[in-house]
Amino acid sequence: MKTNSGDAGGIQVSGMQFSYDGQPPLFVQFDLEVTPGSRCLLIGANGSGKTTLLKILAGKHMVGGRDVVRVLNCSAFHDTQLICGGDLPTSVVRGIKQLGDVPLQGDFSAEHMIFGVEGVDPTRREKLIDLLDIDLQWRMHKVSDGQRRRVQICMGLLHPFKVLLLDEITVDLDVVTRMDLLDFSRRNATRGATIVYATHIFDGLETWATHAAYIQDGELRRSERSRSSRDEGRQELALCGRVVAPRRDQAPPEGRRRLHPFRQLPFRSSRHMAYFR
Ligand SMILES: Nc1ncnc2c1ncn2[C@@H]1O[C@H](COP(=O)(O)OP(=O)(O)OP(=O)(O)O)[C@@H](O)[C@H]1O
Repeated sequence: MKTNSGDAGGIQVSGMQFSYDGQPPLFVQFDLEVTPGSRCLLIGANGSGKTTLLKILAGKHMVGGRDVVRVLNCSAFHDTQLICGGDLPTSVVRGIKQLGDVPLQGDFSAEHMIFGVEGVDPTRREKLIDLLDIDLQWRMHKVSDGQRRRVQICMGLLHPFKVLLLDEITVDLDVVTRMDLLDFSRRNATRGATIVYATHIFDGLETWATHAAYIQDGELRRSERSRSSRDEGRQELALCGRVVAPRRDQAPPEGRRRLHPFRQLPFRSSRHMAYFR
């Protein structure tokens, strides 16, 4: 998943180290390159670090120097125009687990939320409202989690993006809406836009994704380009699983957290492989 030298944009992470306060290192010398125009699946077991990586890419955590985490040729944390400026549109649509949904639960309508976003193309807005089947009269403190999620996703996609970070956005959506949404993200991406999507649900993603990156215990274990056809895409994801699974038994690198004794037993089932059955 290398970026050609001179490419403007994409995502580059090199030699990243990160740990939460008082915790063992989550990432040690982590490298990742996502080429501009890619749609990259971020795959990994619970707790492998997907959400944390997306937060870092979104500039939520300061990591190392200016060159460690680069998004659209800017430092993800230091260059505030990535999030605040209109010239480098980065959109982050996060799942229910981090967002907490508190900002969307007041007594105001979906219309108030959606039409409160300025500088939006009305056609794009209409398309999203229609696609997500949003009733503009919904009161945000009375709707279901899935309905609240729809409004949240709509707001995240109102503006065109060059980088879109998706974290399990589809958990509350029905399958048809999920596919429509992924199709929207592909069709309405500006030229060269990069999408990173962390998910555990692979159905329908074989042809959507152009790349897959597998994280295990805070390390990038496999990064693959997908083929264009559906069957080849499946094989690619399966290959990704086969390659990373045997590494489960390898000793962790120096400085990494110690495995719990149970995790070293030979008969322990592999949650990682379960994704590819
Ligand atoms: N705010 C925090 N403080 C301390 N540790 C954290 C914090 N957030 C996450 N962690 C830990 O970091 C590790 C990675 O968490 P993360 O949420 O990035 O994993 P994930 O791959 O997104 O998991 P899941 O698939 O369950 O969403 C976990 O062990 C988690 O307990």
